[in-house]
Amino acid sequence: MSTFDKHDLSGFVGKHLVYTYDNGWNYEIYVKNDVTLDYRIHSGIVGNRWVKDQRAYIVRVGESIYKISWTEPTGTDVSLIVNLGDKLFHGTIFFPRWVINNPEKTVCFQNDHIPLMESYRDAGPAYPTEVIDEFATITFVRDCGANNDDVIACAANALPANFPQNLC
Ligand SMILES: C=Cc1ccc(O)c(OC)c1
Repeated sequence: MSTFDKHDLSGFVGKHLVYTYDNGWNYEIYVKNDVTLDYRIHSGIVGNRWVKDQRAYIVRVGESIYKISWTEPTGTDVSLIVNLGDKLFHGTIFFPRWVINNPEKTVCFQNDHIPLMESYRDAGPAYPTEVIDEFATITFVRDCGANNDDVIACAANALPANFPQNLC
């Protein structure tokens, strides 16, 4: 029996987070609503890729611990643990082989290229999958409310140099 309501995502929806994986990759996510996220990748093999309105499964698994899972039009699968209380984050990314071979094909504003991404996914190769399993440190958190389309609205390379300090 838990002391929290596992169906209550109100402590998570609207959160805007910036985090750095232990392998150095810098990512940003906005929890748009109970079933949707926007994200932007600052660095790593697919730096400058960005995505809006990704459908996801979002669940609460602790007082301030949430899990987000989804599958992308590229065939990449992702599952994230966001532990807000400890500012601790863990991500597992399952990359199809074609993304590892040609990561640059996915670097874009994906929403403008969904059928292309699906055609790459279907062409493969999918296997062997590359699993990236990394902890991350949350470096920035704020509340932006639900369904705010201004939070993630450009690529990382179009942000001001003082990002995210310019947001505080
Ligand atoms: C592949 C996408 C992807 C991978 C890891 C992440 O932390 C993420 O956050 C939005 C997205």
